[in-house]
Parts: sequence; C-alpha cells; structure tokens
Amino acid sequence: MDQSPPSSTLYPAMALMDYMHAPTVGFYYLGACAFSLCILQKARSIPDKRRRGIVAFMFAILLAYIGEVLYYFSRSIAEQDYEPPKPAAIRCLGSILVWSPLAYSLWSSKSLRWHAYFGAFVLQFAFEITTFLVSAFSIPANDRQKNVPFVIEFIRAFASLFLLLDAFVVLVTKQVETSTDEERQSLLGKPTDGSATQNFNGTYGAISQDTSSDDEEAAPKDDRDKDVKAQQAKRLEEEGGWLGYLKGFAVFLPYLFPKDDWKVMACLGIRLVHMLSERVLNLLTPRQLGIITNKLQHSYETKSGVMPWKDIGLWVLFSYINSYAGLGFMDGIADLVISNSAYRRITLLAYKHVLGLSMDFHTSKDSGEVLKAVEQASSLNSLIEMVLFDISPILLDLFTAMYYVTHLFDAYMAFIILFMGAAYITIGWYFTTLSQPKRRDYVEKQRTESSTVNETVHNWQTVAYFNRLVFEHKRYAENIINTISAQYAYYFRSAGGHAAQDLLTTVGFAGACVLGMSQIVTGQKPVGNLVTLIMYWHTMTSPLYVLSYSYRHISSSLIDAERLLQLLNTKPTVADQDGAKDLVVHTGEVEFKDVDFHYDERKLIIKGVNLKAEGGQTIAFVGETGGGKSTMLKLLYRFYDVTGGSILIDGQDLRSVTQSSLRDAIGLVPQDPILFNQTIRQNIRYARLEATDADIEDACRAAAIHDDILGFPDGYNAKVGERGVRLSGGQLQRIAIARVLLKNPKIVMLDEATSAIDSSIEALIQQAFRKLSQGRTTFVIAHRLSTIADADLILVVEKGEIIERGCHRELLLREGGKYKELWTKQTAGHLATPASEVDSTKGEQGAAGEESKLLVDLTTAGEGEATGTGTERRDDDQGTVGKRR
Ligand SMILES: Nc1ncnc2c1ncn2[C@@H]1O[C@H](COP(=O)(O)OP(=O)(O)OP(=O)(O)O)[C@@H](O)[C@H]1O
Repeated sequence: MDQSPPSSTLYPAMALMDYMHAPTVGFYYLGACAFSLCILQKARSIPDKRRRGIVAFMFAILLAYIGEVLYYFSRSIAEQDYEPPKPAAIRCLGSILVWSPLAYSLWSSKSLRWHAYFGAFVLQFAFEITTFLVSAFSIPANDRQKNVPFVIEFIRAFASLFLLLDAFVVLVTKQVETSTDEERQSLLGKPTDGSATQNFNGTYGAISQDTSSDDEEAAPKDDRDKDVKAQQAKRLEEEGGWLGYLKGFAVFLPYLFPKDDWKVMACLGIRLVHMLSERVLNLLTPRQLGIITNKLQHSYETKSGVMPWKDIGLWVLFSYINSYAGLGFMDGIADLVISNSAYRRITLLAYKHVLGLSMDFHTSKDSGEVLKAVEQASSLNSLIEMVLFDISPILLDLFTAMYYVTHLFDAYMAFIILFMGAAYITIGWYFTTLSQPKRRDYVEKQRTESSTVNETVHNWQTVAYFNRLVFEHKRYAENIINTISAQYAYYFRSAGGHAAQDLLTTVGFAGACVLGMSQIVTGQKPVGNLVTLIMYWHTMTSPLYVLSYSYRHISSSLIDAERLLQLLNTKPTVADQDGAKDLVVHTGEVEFKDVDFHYDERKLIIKGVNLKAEGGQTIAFVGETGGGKSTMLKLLYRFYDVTGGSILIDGQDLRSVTQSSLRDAIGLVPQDPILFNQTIRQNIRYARLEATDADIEDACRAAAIHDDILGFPDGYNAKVGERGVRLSGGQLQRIAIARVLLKNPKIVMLDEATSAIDSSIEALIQQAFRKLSQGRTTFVIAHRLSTIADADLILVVEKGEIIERGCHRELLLREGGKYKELWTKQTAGHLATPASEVDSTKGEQGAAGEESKLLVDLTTAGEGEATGTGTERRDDDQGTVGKRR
C-alpha cells in the first residue's frame, strides 16, 4: 500500500505547495523581524507559562516533521523499490530547518516581536490545514488510520491550530511589560556599560560587543565609541527606526556618487556591470565545464574522437572574462577611482568643516575624536560598497544557487546547501559572540603591555632614580604572560568556530557529492552535472564566510559613519551672516558697547563692558587672573559672539562683517604661541604667504630674534619641533611677535606677550612694539604693569567688569584703587619709590623722550610674588631645548 501523502501525489499544485511551505514561513518570519527592526517596533515579554505552552506546541510540530522524515527514511531502507515522495520530504526537512531556530529563539528570548511569530503561525496553520484537508478528501476513509503520513499531518494540523490560538491570545492580551529588545540589540550588540540605555528605555544601537571591527584596538575603541553609540541610539529613537536612521546618511550620497563627475559615474557603471556579469559567469563557467565533460564522456563512449572545441572556447572565454585579467581588472581600477573620489570628497568636507567650526567646539571636543572622524570619513564608502557589491550579490548568488542545483540534481541538493549555509552563518555568529569578550580581553592586555613599555621608557629617569629596574622588568614580564594567555583564550574560541565551520563545509561537500554520485550511478544525471557542482561549490560557499562576519563590519562602519554625521551636523556657533560684508578698517577705532558674554549661560563672564579705543591708541587690560581679559580679546577676534551688547570696529558691528576680513585686520600674539613643526622661515611666512625672505628677516630683526635664529646651525631653515618644542619660551614668543609684525595688521592684540621674555630682551621687544603700535590700535594684556605704564588707557578688569580706568598716572593717584594696590605689590621691596616719585620719573621719561617709556621693569625679584598669579615664566632666553614642556 502506498502510504505517501496523497496531497502531493494526486495534485501537482500540492507538490508546489509542499516545496513552498518551509521557505514561505521562514522568509516571512525573517522579513517581519527585519521590518519591525526597521520601524523599531517594541518587543514584548511573554509570561513564562504561556511561553512554555507555545514552545511545547512548536516542539510537537517539530517532532512530527522529524517523525515523518524518519518514516520515509526507514521505509526507503526497508523497501528497495520505495522512493519517498520528494515534495513531502522536502517540506519536512525544510520545516525542521525553519522550526528549530524559531522554537529555540522563542525559548531563549525574554522579549519578542510577537507579530513576526504570529504571522509565521498563521502561515503554518494555513499550509498544514490545507495539506491535511486535501489528504483527508483524497484518502479513502478506511485507509486513513493506516496511512502514517496522514496521521502525522493530522497531529501537526491540530498542533498548528492550538499554536495559533495560543498565539492569538498572546496577541490580544494586554502587554505585560515592555522590556529590553534583545533582538534589537543583537544587530549591534549588547550594551556593556549602559551608556545608551541611560537615556533611552530601548537599547537600540547600544552597540558594544559585536560592533568591534577587526582592528586591534577594539577595547579602547569601545570606550571611545560610547558617546557616538549613545547618539546613534538617540537618532534611531528620533527617526523611528532603521529606515529613517539610514536615510540620515543620504546627505553623503552626492559625495560618494557625484552625478556631475562623469568619471566616477562611469566607474560605478563598470562596477555594476561587473557585479552582474560576475553573477552570470559564476554560473556559466562551471556549467560550461559540465557540458564539456558530458561531451567528452560521449566521445569516450562512442570513441568518436571529437573534441568539443566550441564549448572549450566558450569555457576559456567565460573564465577569462570572469578573471582579474578580464573584467576584474577594470572593476579593480573602477573601485579605486570611486574609493579615492569618495575619500577625497568626504575627508576634505570633514576637514573643512572642522576647521570652520567655532572655538567652543574645539575647546569642548576631544581632538582625538575629531581627528578620527575626519580620518575615517571614508568608512562610509566602504560601508556602501560592502552592502552594494559584497552582500547584495551574495544573496543573489544564494538564490541562484538554490535554483540551479535543484535544476542540476534535485531539491534534496538545494536542501543540503541551504542547510549548510544556515548552519554556517549560525556557527559564525555563535562563535563570534562567544569569542568577543576574550578578544576584548586580549586587546586590553595588549594595550596594557605596550603602555607599560611606553611608560617606563619615557620615565626612564624615575626608574633609575628609584632603582626599580628589577621591579619594572618583572612587571613587564607579567604583562607579556597575561597577553599571551589572553591570546590563547581568544584563539581557542575563534579557531574553534573556524574549525566547526570548515567541518561543516567538508561534510556538506561530501554529502552533496555523494548525493550527486548516487544519481549518476543510477543514470538519472550525467557526470557533467557533478563536475559543474564541484566547480560551482566554491562560488556558493566562499561568500558564506563574508556573510557570517559582515554584520560586525557593518555595525562598526555605521559607528564611524555616525561619528562623521554628528560632526558634520555640528554647526559653527559663530558664522558669517547672509550678505556679510568685508570689514573696512579706516582708523582702527574699536568700541565695546554694553558687552555681556558667557561661556555657560549659568555664569556671566563679561558684564556690561563699555570701552572705546581711538584708532592708534594703546589699551591695556590688567587685573587678577580669571577676570576675563583674554575673553575680551577673544570676543574682539570673534572667536565667540557677544551674548549682549555689541563690538564695533570703525562703526561696523563685528557680527555684520565676514570673519575672514576681520581676522585679516587683527594680529594676535597669544599667551602660549604654538608653531607648526616646520622651519622657522615657514612658520613666520605663515602670517603673510607672499612675504619675501627679506621681509621675514626684517620682521625678525624688529622682534629681536634674528640673531638667535642665525645662531642655530640651520638658521632660518631650522625645524622648530612639534608645537615649537625646540625653542625656548622667549624665542617662541619673539617668533610669534615677528609673525604679527610681518602680518602688519591695523589692530594688534598682545596677550601676556612678554611674559616669558628676559628683561634685557624685553627692552628690545618693547621698542619693536612701540614701532608696531604706531598708527595701530593695540590691546595689551599684561600682569607686569611696568610693561603697560605708557598705555593710553589702562583698564582694570575684575570678575568681568571694568572697575577702574585711566592712564598710569591717574590710576596711581587713586587712593585705595586696585591698580595702585597691584602696582604697590609689584614694586614692594624692590623699588621703594612712592607713586609720586614714579610719576615724576615718568614725567622725566616723558621729557627725555620715548626711549625707556615702557621699560620700568620692576619685576626683577620673583615674578610669582610680583603678580600673585604664578602664571609667568622666566625661561632662559638663550636656551634652545624645549624647557617649557
Ligand atoms: N572656553 C571656556 N569655557 C568656559 N569657561 C571659560 C573658557 N575660557 C575661559 N573661561 C572662564 O572665563 C573666565 C575668564 O577667563 P579669561 O581667560 O578671560 O581670564 P583672564 O583674565 O584672561 O585670566 P588670565 O589672566 O589668567 O589669563 C575664567 O573664569 C575662566 O575659567
């Protein structure tokens, strides 16, 4: 008696339904999960009791499929001429493949996207009940109980019904609690620090464990990525899901694929053509070899001696086109052109953007983060390339392979490949998750090891002072051992994964070949089909590796892209207004009108400052540290915009002129000048790129640095070291002064410009300044009051306010005044000159001309004490080694 399920034998349409059963349920579930992930549908938790019930029904269904497969298998062994009904067998095998992970995930996950399960249960019930009813109607009533597959179908149909009812109850029951969405985490990993979860109840994008790229800095990278991940999670939440989130990256598309750049577009076309042709040729080349084999076989059998030249020619042609010597070469070049173009455009975009951002950004951001964002701007390109040219073709390949091997042999072969693919990816995912903590530990240990070396080599003197050589040696040896142990731990897990994957492919290959051979020996298929399969095998299986690890690369690239997006979304707080005009400087008159300013709105730093500097005047700011003097200069330079009032230069509000013209008009000698690691000449020329060597030397003479420079072995071509580390503090400052002299601006700002300069050198510099300030509006910040005694206006700044103003003489006459107090402090014990005498001295100086007007150096005995600031430096001006650092 034939006990095959009548549904498939009687109705060809039912055979098709059998084949479609498992793929429909499986793909529906995957699609529904992907969809709800994209729209960030909330996962929900299911009460344990109900979950157990549902899992029990799922196991019943699974067992029923396994039972049916075993039945067919045992019968085909027991009865020689029995052949199991292929559609039914495939339906059972496919369903086992689908229901096993489904049941496992339901069992192991605390919270689920129930719609995806419910839909799968509906489909399952629909298929099962149809199969069962068709069988019931087609099998005579008396035979039904003896027909094993029918009985199993009956059990499955009922289990599916109960499963559906149970699932429906869950669906309509009020949600018990919204919990963390594990599946949502799994794409990007589980949170390790809770940084992303702090702000958001969901954990979207709380990437950590699976996001690390293969670079060896995974652990520190994780730390650095924390903020970016939190931002990513926030944006995901705001955008309502992955679709919206990914749309945010669309702003980069014109940079990655610029429509106006025909070269890039042509290269993109080449890549797409290559991608499609590769898909076709991946199939045609092994197929052609199969055809040749069949023809050779025929020639051998008939002893015809005919060579299939045409087919051989085609095979060679296909192989050539598909090789790197053919389309691959062009694809490689096109890839390079696209990547380089994207790299150039996006990196420049990020670089320009960063340099255009305001000071508040640069003072608040970790520079390492910013540099990373600029450097890794190209990761966006690799992300798109990976999705477009690696992953999408693989999926296409897998579908084609399924169809083609079914055509070559039968659906069993397709099942073997599908099973192998699914198992391969699962193993890859499982072992990656397993080895990730070990990998992080290994990287962490490596980092400790190398930082130990750095630390001790840099602090060699400390090690020597305390005679800790043996101690350090032992510490380093321990670190090495720790690194090696961590490496073993990581290696065993990850190698275990590779071994399991290789075992799977080997067994899968052997199984597929045996199945193929069995059909050849029975004459069902020609030998050529097996040759095609063997040749095709590599094409089918090699992308599996890419697929099983690609999610890590994707999430890591997404983090880099997110970092870049955040950077580019940061707008400069100081920006040119629409239609801003260039600043036109006539006399250089500067006016502060009721200026207020705060860095943080909780604390006002500058409070209602009013001041007016006529063109050509010298204005000095003095006062205690932290009073707001430098801030005022920053406001004048428009590093920040005032938060109240206005600043005018020759009647033009700074906010209405372009920043570029403003910065051209102002020269600044900062407190702590920083140079590029280039030659002295290049550093000075930076102030005026078209300056001649003679101009540079003149400026250096005026800044009293020319002779020092000539004293260096390489003179003006001497390299200054990173940030000017090879120069002494005094030399550095004089070079900064030379730069401003070379720039020759209308307005000059000197922030503690002479603080690091020896008194003898200072005399020369003061002269240079006097020259510079002639006809220019000059703002000076000084703690050494002697240096600004002849300023036209001295402003005493305290807690953001101007508490005193006037010239040196007027301020000294003010009894109980702050300026007088400061002056007395600075002069105490060194020059017991009463104010009146100082005045008379000044008067004499005035009579004697300008010669030493600014040179009343009263600070010879202890700067810190004199100013009370402790900020000034007294470097040996002749030194050439970086004493400042
Ligand atoms: N970027 C910033 N963000 C927040 N606060 C800042 C910033 N820069 C300066 N401040 C604060 O503003 C106040 C004024 O600082 P500022 O540098 O203008 O003082 P100063 O009078 O020039 O001091 P010094 O004489 O020591 O250079 C200080 O309290 C300082 O802490």
